[in-house]
Amino acid sequence: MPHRRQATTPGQQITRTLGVGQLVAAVSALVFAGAFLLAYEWVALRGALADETRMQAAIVADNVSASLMFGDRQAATEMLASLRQAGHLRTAVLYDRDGKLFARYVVSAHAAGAGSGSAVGTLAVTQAVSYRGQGLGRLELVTSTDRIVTGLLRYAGLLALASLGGLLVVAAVMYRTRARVAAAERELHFQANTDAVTGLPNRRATYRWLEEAIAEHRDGDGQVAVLLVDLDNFKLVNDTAGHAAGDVLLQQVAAALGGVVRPPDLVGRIGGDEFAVIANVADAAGAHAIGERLLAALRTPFALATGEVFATASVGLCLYPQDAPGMTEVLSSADAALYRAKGAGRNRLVAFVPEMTLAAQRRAQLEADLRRAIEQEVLLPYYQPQFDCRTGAMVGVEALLRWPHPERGFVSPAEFIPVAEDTGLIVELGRWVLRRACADVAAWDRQGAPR
Ligand SMILES: Nc1nc2c(ncn2[C@@H]2O[C@H](COP(=O)(O)OP(=O)(O)OP(=O)(O)O)[C@@H](O)[C@H]2O)c(=O)[nH]1
Repeated sequence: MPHRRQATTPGQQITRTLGVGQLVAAVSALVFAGAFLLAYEWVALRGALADETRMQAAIVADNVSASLMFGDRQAATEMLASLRQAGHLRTAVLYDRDGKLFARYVVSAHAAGAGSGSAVGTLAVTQAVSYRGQGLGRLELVTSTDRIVTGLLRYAGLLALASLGGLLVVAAVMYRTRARVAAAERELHFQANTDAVTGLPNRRATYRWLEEAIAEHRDGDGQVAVLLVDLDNFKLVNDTAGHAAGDVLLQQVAAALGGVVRPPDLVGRIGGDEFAVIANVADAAGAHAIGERLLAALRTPFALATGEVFATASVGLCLYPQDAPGMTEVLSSADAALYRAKGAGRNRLVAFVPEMTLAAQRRAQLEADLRRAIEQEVLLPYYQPQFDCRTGAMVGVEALLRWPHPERGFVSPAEFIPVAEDTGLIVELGRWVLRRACADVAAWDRQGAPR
């Protein structure tokens, strides 16, 4: 399906934007959940380490109270050294009641400088040392949180890996889903814009193309030529060779017309046996040349299963902006020219001239009035008796339809019957006349009229 500007359909663009949005939302949700989990773990593990260190400090404080009381630094240092079993301990420092350093045990040089209070990477716990309620000093334990940090980093790494894996799976599923949705959309777009019989752009796509061509020519040079091509007596092909053969003919006509124009000019099927050609031309002469080429392309016979057929066409031409100021006008004017081509005997090209507008308006008015007249039953049957020449007896009557128009007086059947035929109103009209004639005959019968 040709299209002037968009490479993708609006639906495809929305799907793509939605896909990117969903992926960003999923990544954000994962990052947020991961950060929350890590923060929660950090607080919980650090709290557990603080509790454990406080317990160890309480035990050691009990054990070193005697050493502190008797000034035995050696024993106190050994007691503190027993804390080496606690893998996370950095330093243990014992102060006497005056706050002077009494004994100290350092596990690693790295943590030796850590003082009281907690910093990132360490955690400090202070425990009073007393004997029977009498304060002897205080014990300060500094433990490392490195192990927690290492654990959390490993946890974060695993979390990131799992999230990445999950995201890849989600992205793959989304990609496949999007590809399927995009394919379905393309198919829908194709079906919505393509004529199923000929594969040409349908009426909707053709009109959109025309709209865009007009928009592009609004301020530019040149003209947009609209040529409405309507096959002549196509109904006959359907009626004689069958509907399927009619379809084949439509396909062959579509190919023949397509051979006349080149992109960006377009051929579309806008109705049963009606095609539209939209072409960029320099002037009216260029448009006429295309019209003549279209007629010439249909001059060769088309091969159907039932034999060869000729398919002439009538062509109505209108130019934008030369003949009409907008899309609606250019279409109705081309239609008026086509109508004139049909009326003038078919198999010809007729270009729009302004007088046709008036005629088309008159015809449209006549059609509207005729519809109303049928609805309101204002048409009158006139009965013309028929006599047997030999006997002079009346043998029947001929029903003739007359239309007394409220403003125009009697409208000639020569004027309104073709309109009724073209619009299909003739069927309704025929039924009404038959009903009315039967009713009148029955009434005459009841009144004793001769048979
Ligand atoms: N085979 C086929 N026939 C179609 C299709 N669509 C519409 N038609 C027929 O096309 C015919 C169009 O008839 P008209 O254009 O009114 O009449 P026409 O016989 O071409 O007469 P003029 O246009 O006045 O020359 C009708 O009989 C429709 O039933 C289609 O897709 N396939």
